Amino acid sequence: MKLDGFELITTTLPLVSPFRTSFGVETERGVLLVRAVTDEGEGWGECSTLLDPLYSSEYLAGVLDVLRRYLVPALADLPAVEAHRVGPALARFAGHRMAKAVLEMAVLDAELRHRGVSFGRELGAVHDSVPCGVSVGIMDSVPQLLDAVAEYLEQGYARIKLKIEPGWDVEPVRAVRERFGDDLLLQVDANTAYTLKDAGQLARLDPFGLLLVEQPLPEEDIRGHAELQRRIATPVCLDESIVSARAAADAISLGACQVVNIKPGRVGGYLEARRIHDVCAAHDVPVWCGGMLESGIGRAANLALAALPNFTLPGDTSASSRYFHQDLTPPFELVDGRMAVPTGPGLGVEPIPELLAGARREWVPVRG
Ligand SMILES: CSCC[C@@H](NC(=O)CCC(=O)O)C(=O)O
Ligand SMILES: [Mg+2]
Repeated sequence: MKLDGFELITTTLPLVSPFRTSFGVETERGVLLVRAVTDEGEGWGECSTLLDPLYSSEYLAGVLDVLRRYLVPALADLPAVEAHRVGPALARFAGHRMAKAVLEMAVLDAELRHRGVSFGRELGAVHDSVPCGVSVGIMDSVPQLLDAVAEYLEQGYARIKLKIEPGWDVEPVRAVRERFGDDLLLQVDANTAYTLKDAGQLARLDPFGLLLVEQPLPEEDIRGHAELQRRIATPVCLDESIVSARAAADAISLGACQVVNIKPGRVGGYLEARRIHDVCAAHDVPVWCGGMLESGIGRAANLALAALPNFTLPGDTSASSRYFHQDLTPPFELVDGRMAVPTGPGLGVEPIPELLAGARREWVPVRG
């Protein structure tokens, strides 16, 4: 099989409701799908990056630039269309993990479709379905939050994650706990909004039996997270900080986290995501699969990853309807709080062609 090039497909999906985090409000998802074209078939990838460099330093226009000028041409001499060769071929370029991840994902899908092997089978899935959690944004009021949580619980979600920031933390958590009881699986995500000076405020979350507090401090403050963990009872989970298996090993050995949120795009791809899973398992650190408002393409791959044995906490892979009026693939739907892991070759799903009719398409050959 020979790699001819990649089609970069960008489109926009409006969100069913604004999604507010400590770093901004998302009202639409700028989607970048990448179609790997080989002489014997194709494969699909979805890039995690947001439109703007707010969650991480990557952003959509920058990814398009680095793909067309550096990363795609660097695959010209790939000896075979095999995903494990993509990372090493791109290693000489610093950073740009989400851009690298989408190429590896598309090549992996092409390779697996050709071999007739599913993502789940290739990655080492041990479950046919996974429990689904849901991420709930910062709201205008506590009553509005409680209504949203009630609706998600009615839909069957197995776990609630609340976005928090200074000024919106203890009060919403207390209200949710009081309204829905102590058995609700509940966690929070600060997206780096606090500093170590806020340790006292974060310790006020301890009485509410949270599963974890996700990324309370800035991405690079590993020592700060270790000190914070010494001052609060709630387990610290890292997201933005964990950019590789090495970063996971360092954070765990420094006591900076007791749980890890794995996002394949953030770490450079599904193969590194599996390595992080393995490192965490070796340290008895549970992991769960995070989300980046993916379309069904990314959801399919994340469900496969979330079925690996050390993904013991519900992740953020929710139903398509959580974010989109219409997904780019047939919708992913919750059944009794769970979703099935796709079983077809590769991702097991493809975009619905007519839904990409208005998309911007750019062909980037591997050989100029
Ligand atoms: C636009 S916010 C994206 C990053 C955020 N993701 C979520 O909260 C889950 C989003 C999803 O359900 O896909 C996180 O920091 O974990
Ligand atoms: Mg997070």
